[in-house]
Amino acid sequence: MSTPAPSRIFAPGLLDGQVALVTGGGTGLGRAAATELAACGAQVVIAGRRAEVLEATAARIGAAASVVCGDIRDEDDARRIVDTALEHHGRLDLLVNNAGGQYFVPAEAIATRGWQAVFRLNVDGTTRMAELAVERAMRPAGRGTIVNVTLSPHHGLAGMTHSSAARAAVESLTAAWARQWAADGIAVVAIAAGHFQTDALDKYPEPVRAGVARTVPLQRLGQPHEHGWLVALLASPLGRAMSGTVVTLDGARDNWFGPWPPPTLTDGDGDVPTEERRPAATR
Ligand SMILES: CCC/C=C/C(=O)SCCNC(=O)CCNC(=O)[C@H](O)C(C)(C)COP(=O)([O-])OP(=O)([O-])OC[C@H]1O[C@@H](n2cnc3c(N)ncnc32)[C@H](O)[C@@H]1OP(=O)([O-])[O-]
Ligand SMILES: NC(=O)C1=CN([C@@H]2O[C@H](COP(=O)(O)OP(=O)(O)OC[C@H]3O[C@@H](n4cnc5c(N)ncnc54)[C@H](OP(=O)(O)O)[C@@H]3O)[C@@H](O)[C@H]2O)C=CC1
Repeated sequence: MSTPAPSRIFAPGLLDGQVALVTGGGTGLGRAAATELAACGAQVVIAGRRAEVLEATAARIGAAASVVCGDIRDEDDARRIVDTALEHHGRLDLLVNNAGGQYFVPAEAIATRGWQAVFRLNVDGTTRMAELAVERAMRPAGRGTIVNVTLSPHHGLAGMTHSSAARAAVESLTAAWARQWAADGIAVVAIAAGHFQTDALDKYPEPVRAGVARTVPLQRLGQPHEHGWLVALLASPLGRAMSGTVVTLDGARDNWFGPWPPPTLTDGDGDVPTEERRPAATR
């Protein structure tokens, strides 16, 4: 098995000796996070439901990676995932709660079972993994960092309303856990990811895929390795100082309502009107 190529941006050995568990680490953003963590010197355990996907990613990363199969929605599986990481390495410094997702649907068409499915994965699964990591590994060791992956924009992502609501819950939990577990030496942060170029986008309807990059002021999708860099930064000592915060990584997508000037504001020449000044005597 090979050793991972060193990080392109972080000091060699930044995370030497650390052990990270990345849920959903076999694909997309999770794979990029696991790859960068390994490049910074960490041992990484990647978890998910599909063995073949995990094995392929572990083979790409090299000797620093190991796999554990399981479903974070299942209590026994979740416990086994955390325990396998502990048994293998004797410690757990970082949990990346990356496994998550939703299906694209207008808000008014979300069935109760669909709403529950999205919450069961994103809120319940994330909570279960965080609590197990704290109880079984981080609190006994008196240290640890948890990174929760959530979703930007924050003003309600049309077509993913159930997921926007679920990720808002996770961001609120992030702040609460950061306070609750600070005395145990545990930091909790969230990354609100914007729109990233991963294979997961293939499942969305064609008009969504075709238009998604144009909804980002940067006019391009995020690259998975950029997300990996942020995860590694938050795993570094700086991440501890950021406990309780949500870092948005979205090319300015958050709170962006379209290009300037909006067509409804311009006159026939495309100019934006300027407010009249008050008369000099009243200034
Ligand atoms: C655009 C850029 C932004 C990208 C952001 C990303 O996150 S990219 C990353 C993206 N990556 C991911 O999203 C990966 C993870 N995502 C998943 O595993 C699934 O999307 C999940 C979260 C729904 C969980 O699945 P599960 O196995 O628990 O669910 P299940 O199959 O058993 O269904 C339960 C109920 O949900 C409903 N329903 C479900 N699908 C549809 C649909 N297409 N249509 C309509 N409804 C649907 C339905 O009500 C169903 O009940 P029914 O009708 O059977 O009585
Ligand atoms: N790509 C993007 O633009 C954005 C992504 N995100 C979020 O980032 C995260 C990663 O996204 P991305 O890599 O693009 O998408 P993927 O669909 O590739 O990632 C989801 C990962 O989670 C795993 N997973 C799903 N359900 C479970 C489960 N019940 N138990 C264990 N593992 C599970 C999947 O593996 P398996 O199916 O084998 O279990 C997969 O590896 C997700 O939370 C996503 O919602 C947020 C904003 C934007």
